[in-house]
Amino acid sequence: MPTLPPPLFLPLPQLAFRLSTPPTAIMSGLSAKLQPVFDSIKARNPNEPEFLQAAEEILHSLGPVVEAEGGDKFIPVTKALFEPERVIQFRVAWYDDAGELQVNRGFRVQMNSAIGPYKGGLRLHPTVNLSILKFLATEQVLKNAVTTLPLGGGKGGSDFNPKGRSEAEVRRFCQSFMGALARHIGPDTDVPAGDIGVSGREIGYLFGAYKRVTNRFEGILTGKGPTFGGSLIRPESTGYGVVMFVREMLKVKGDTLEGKVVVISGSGNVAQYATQKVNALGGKVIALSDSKGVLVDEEGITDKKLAEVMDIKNVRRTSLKAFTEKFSTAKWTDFSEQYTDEDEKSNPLWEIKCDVALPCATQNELNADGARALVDNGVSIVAEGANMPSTPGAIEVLRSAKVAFAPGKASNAGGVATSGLEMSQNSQRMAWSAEKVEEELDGIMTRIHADCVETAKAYDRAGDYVFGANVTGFLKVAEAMLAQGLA
Ligand SMILES: NC(=O)C1=CN([C@@H]2O[C@H](COP(=O)(O)OP(=O)(O)OC[C@H]3O[C@@H](n4cnc5c(N)ncnc54)[C@H](O)[C@@H]3O)[C@@H](O)[C@H]2O)C=CC1
Ligand SMILES: O=C(O)CCC(=O)C(=O)O
Repeated sequence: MPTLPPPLFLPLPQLAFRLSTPPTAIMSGLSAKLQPVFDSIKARNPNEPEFLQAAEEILHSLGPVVEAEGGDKFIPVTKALFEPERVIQFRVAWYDDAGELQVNRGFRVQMNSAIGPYKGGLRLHPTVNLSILKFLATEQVLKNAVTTLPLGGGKGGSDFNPKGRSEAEVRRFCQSFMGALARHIGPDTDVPAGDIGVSGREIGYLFGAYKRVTNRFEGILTGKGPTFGGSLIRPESTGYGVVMFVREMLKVKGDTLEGKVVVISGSGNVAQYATQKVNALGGKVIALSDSKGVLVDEEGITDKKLAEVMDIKNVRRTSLKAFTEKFSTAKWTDFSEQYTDEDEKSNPLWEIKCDVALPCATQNELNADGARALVDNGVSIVAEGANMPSTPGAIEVLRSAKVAFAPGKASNAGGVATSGLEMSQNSQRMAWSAEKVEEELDGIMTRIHADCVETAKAYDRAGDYVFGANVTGFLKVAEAMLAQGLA
């Protein structure tokens, strides 16, 4: 068995002690004690819809916590939790291949350091703005807490679009970005990593730039190459972790992944390694997607076919449509829109009949209609590989239909957990074997699942993984914030 950190912050008897008053229903409105908190968050952040969506979902779960005996002490915590400790915004100026100056906007949201240094990825995508980064940073705070590792939460990135940019342009952008960010991070202060648009290539350029600026070789980024301090299994860990979490969800139902049909959105880092792990556990992935369309292969995306997906996405960096040139078993359908909203249409991907659906692309990609299509086709598990890919409407549909639903802050926590393991290896100046890291990751995902289940049960919310993850993460962060005096 893997060696794991000591059990979670709150033994269950303490959770049960708080249950002297009955819990309120979460989706029927916020607790009266938390409504003013949310009103004030809304008033201060009027143009940040994604951030407000994440905050409201978390506050919904906290009703029973603040209403239980002694729960009033958590109200000030909820007031502080949604205000970042620090937001850094900076100019990223760089020269393109034509010698033209390009100017992007860079950000780092240092959200919460109550339980450890800020930790969370960097996203490079034209849609990046403060609303998106604050929602991601907020999710990260609770996610990092449920891993049981000592990691605070943060997120950053830029509105730079890497698509269509040359290798040299990406490198110059990364050097300029880190030139501005370097003074704000450090191995015990803030340790960024990858997210959408940031893979091992960008992390390498960022690491090189940090060294040049500071003259220090230290663990200020995770997801590094294995020759300069990166942990084995970090690239695989988010996707593997999602599937390990699904394995635990199926165990609760007395079932396994053997023979299950799986649909996965996206075809980037998380989607690729989720596919690999589904294959390893005997399931069959029949669909993937990207921002251009949907790829369906009813015969399954085997490891051999996955190698082609990886080549298309990680080496050739083009649309998944190219897959059909090599495999005639596959069909491609172009998208006409982006499907990242609670709009009327749903992404056609969710109309494909499956047992397990894993949204692994981006926020709000699964809406209520999409969830209804999944339910009508008999889906039994939906687990988020992406951050907040399901809209509130989708979650409500899945909850009403009693579909087991895992929120990203639990099911995709394997990535940041393995980043935590990379930090440990860097501090020890050691490199662990792939087997050891994967064993630790497996143990952590199993523990996160068990903690979510136990917390939900303790509050009479058995089977509600959203509640379990939010409350587990919140209580750990809240106890630390209170102990440190809040202000
Ligand atoms: N990389 C990591 O370790 C972790 C990533 N995540 C989350 O997982 C999600 C995916 O991240 P990565 O795989 O790392 O990024 P990536 O950049 O490797 O891949 C992103 C994928 O999403 C697709 N995509 C983007 N926008 C889309 C849209 N509008 N419609 C359909 N597809 C779209 C892209 O085509 C690509 O296949 C993000 O939500 C990220 O925040 C969560 C935990 C850890
Ligand atoms: O590994 C990390 O630090 C970042 C992972 C991340 O960005 C996420 O969990 O969303």
